[in-house]
Amino acid sequence: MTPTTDTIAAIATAPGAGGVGIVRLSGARARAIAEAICGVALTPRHAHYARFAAANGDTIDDGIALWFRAPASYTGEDVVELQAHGSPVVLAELVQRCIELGARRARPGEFSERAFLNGKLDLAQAEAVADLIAAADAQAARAARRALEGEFSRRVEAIAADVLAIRVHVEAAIDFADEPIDTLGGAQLRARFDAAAHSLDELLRAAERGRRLRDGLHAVIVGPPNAGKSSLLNALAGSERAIVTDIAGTTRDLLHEVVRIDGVELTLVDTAGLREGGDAIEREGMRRARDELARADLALVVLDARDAEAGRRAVADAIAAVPQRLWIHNKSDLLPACATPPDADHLPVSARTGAGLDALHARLRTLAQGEGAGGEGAFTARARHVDALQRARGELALARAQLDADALELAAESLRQAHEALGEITGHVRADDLLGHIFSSFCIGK
Ligand SMILES: Nc1nc2c(ncn2[C@@H]2O[C@H](COP(=O)(O)OP(=O)(O)OP(=O)(O)O)[C@@H](O)[C@H]2O)c(=O)[nH]1
Ligand SMILES: [K+]
Ligand SMILES: [Mg+2]
Repeated sequence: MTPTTDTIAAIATAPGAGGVGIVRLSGARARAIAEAICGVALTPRHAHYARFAAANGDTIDDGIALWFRAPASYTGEDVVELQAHGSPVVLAELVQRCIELGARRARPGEFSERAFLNGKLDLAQAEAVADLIAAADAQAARAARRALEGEFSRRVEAIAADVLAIRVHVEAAIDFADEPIDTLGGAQLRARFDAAAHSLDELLRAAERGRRLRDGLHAVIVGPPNAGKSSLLNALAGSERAIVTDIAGTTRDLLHEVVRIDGVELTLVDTAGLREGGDAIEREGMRRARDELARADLALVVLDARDAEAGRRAVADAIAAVPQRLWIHNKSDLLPACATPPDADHLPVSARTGAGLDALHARLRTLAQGEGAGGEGAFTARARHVDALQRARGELALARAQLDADALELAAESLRQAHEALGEITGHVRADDLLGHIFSSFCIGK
């Protein structure tokens, strides 16, 4: 790890005017730069009232200077906060003065990146900082706090430790290759495998819920032409977002609409009706619909209740790979009585009269929050975490099969891969382009 010696500066408070604005400095020269601006010697963790001076001695502002001595700071380096009046002009001048005195402008997320590089936060925690800042409601904020406090990381590390222990056991067995594995504690080893796989499954479910808390649920509305997909989008969005006509093939482009259900974000996507044929524009629309389904957490399949079976056949291929689906039997107002028995995954609805929409809302709420989740103990997670956990789970299953086939060296290698995948989450194993990617999405000053 290369030590970061240059000193960075940025406005740490939100853009715009406010009561107080903070310029933050971090690095070896942070204290010297701040002392030059304030004209006083700083004591760690002491609030100094000071006059912030420009190069020509003019006063930029007056305010408070706070020095956090390394390593007891957010970044682990010397950090100084200059608290001034929350004027964008004043704060820009203060940063400029820091630059003149040898600091450079911080990149987005660079303070948190340094906190990570100096071991103050692991990667999942650093990501939770950004999630906390961006949290749209109290539930998401609580979940981000839990990730920030290390709840997620601790569970990842506990499993990584188990996987490592299993690997050590397997590696040891390789050295006694003449002995069958069962004489080398094979039964115990299998029990450990199963326990690790079980923990990993549980964590994967929790992480998937955490990802939804952060990213929301991506629900794609799909179905044959004229089933009422656009009408349903409008009904759920509560406004006439999409064009509705009785002409089959009305919708061509994708239409995204974000709705919130009890704090969970749901992105609804209206798509072109799926059918054979159609003109070039409609075919392009159908291609986009299929692409969008590849990213979907949930397919909201809209069928004309009067001919649900034909609709089902029309979409079967397209939705095959979507993890969850909900069948909406629309136009229930045109049926004499409800022909489809309402169960959790088949809902009679009328986008026109609004019948059945309450039940649909309730079902969407459950799905968006993660089935059987119970908000307790939830933490935010990201798609990259879920991906890494899935890879670890895959390698672990592979290793288990290799063990059963007495292919110990292969099993050891799969276990190594599983361990590495887990390490990517907390950043113990990392690629530098991943770091750049993660921290560049932060705001400046954090
Ligand atoms: N009676 C009745 N008509 C409906 C209902 N929902 C939609 N319709 C009508 O069905 C026709 C098609 O509705 P759209 O919402 O455009 O259907 P779509 O699935 O988006 O159609 P495409 O975009 O062409 O694939 C329109 O005339 C709607 O008014 C409903 O619940 N009951
Ligand atoms: K239509
Ligand atoms: Mg439509």
